[in-house]
Amino acid sequence: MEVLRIGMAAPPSAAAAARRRRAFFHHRSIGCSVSGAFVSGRLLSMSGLTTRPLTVGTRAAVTEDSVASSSSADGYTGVENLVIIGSGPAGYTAAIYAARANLKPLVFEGYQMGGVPGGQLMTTTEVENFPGFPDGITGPDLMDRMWKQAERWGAELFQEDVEFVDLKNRPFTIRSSEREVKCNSLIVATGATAKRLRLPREDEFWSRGISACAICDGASPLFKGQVLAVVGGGDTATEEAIYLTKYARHVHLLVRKNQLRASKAMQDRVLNNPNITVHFNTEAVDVVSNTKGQMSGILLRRTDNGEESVLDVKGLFYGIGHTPNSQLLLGQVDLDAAGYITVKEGSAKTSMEGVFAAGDVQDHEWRQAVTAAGSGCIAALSVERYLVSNNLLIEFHQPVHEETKKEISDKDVQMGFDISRTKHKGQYALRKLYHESPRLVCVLYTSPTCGPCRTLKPILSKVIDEFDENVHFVEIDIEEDPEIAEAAGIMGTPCVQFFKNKDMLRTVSGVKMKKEYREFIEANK
Ligand SMILES: Cc1cc2nc3c(=O)[nH]c(=O)nc-3n(C[C@H](O)[C@H](O)[C@H](O)COP(=O)(O)OP(=O)(O)OC[C@H]3O[C@@H](n4cnc5c(N)ncnc54)[C@H](O)[C@@H]3O)c2cc1C
Repeated sequence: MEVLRIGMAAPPSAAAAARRRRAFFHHRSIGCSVSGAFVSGRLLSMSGLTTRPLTVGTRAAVTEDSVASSSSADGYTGVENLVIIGSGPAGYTAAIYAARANLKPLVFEGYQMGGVPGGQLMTTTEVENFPGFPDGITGPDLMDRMWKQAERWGAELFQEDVEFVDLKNRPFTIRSSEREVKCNSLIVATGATAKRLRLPREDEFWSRGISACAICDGASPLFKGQVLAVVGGGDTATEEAIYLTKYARHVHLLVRKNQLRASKAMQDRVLNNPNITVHFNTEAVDVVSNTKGQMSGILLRRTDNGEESVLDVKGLFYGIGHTPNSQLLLGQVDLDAAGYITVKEGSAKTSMEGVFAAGDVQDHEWRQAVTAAGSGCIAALSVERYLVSNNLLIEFHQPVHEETKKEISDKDVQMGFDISRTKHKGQYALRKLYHESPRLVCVLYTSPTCGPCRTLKPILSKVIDEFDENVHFVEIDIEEDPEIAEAAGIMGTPCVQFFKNKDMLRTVSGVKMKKEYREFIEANK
């Protein structure tokens, strides 16, 4: 258990502020990286396609703790029309189309296995080429909008990883970390995951110097003002290198080949940036550390002559491409040699009837948000045709519900601190709670451009609601409150710390399973 001291701020003066900065936390050793009723009751209206009378029935909402496969006495068969796995542009677009077609799709958004809910764009800043946004939009904002649109039209969404699928027996079985469902059709939109280098000391320095997400971790005190390196020669690596120049003193780009693979525009931006040095024919061999065990450099090897040298850097970012998230389907649908799902040309159809694929998991060539979204649309329309032609479709009509969501706003901060409230924001609240709260205090460190932070916030918020008066929650934006983040040793976001009676009990980096936070709070409340 680690003792941290958070000093209460006296009247704000420069000296007091400096004192306060020193006194927030003394030492630490933390690393972090990265419903309702549905009625079906009319004939299908798709012209030219087989129709059948539909059962009129209500179905209980699939709750987080229930299994969706139960039959109901009033007609619902317990078999979903459609399950969608994945919540990138492909999965959400498929969900929007299928929901609008009254299929009531059930979406497993994922959690950790193949990236965060919202997919790869949650790890980027500006998306400037998605149609409809002439001024650009951040990746997380774009994905938030897609998610809202899918939800608005009645898709049921679960932030859970699918762990098993049985496509050999019909209806198909889909099992996630928390439930099992049966379905008549499936869209796989699981995208792709960032590759790792597997350096000998990679695990030791993962989140303590090595990161796969510059956008998430670049602003952290560990990397700010430091010399950093990025590995890779494609668009991801060049984008990461350029992004890191916002925070780093200098960035080295390590490229195995003698040229960059990135688009011409990105090459120009990198090669003309005085804050980036490109090292061609160079590969990272391992991490080098100093006597304090901190990362101090990288052992490099020339790929042309084998010469080795050490480059002094405090951080290493991976930008080396992706692996398709198709492991679930191994042996059940056809994959190509690289693991991409093979689809019949110009369609979303896989080798298994009723199973469709969309987005990067089936596309090694274009890999763009808009192409992923387009293929999600094709997949959803194909599913509708498939269900109708096989006489399997049950239509759901859902009343539109407007949910009021409790958000922490800046107003909460300005309106003054109230210890009786459970949720707070900002360093003032953290200091007050640290000193005065008898409850367990859960601190979430976020940064504005961090996509995974947006994933974690509602998850943690729900868990906090379960314990309400036994816990306090504080959100700290590390860009707004850099000094407290530095004092707490926050190296990347999202990061969660738990305090009780001025003791720091635990640090949890990244996005973890809901039950991990729940169990810890239960044991320490
Ligand atoms: C840094 C970066 C910047 C980019 N910038 C742009 C850009 O500016 N413009 C552009 O057009 N494209 C951009 N791209 C590419 C774009 O992000 C991808 O092409 C697009 O996100 C692919 O969408 P997708 O839906 O196929 O998959 P992804 O976005 O990869 O989403 C896959 C989803 O599947 C989920 N998943 C995986 N496994 C499981 C499982 N077992 N159970 C449940 N869920 C699972 C994941 O959680 C995730 O939600 C960028 C990519 C990166 C990495």
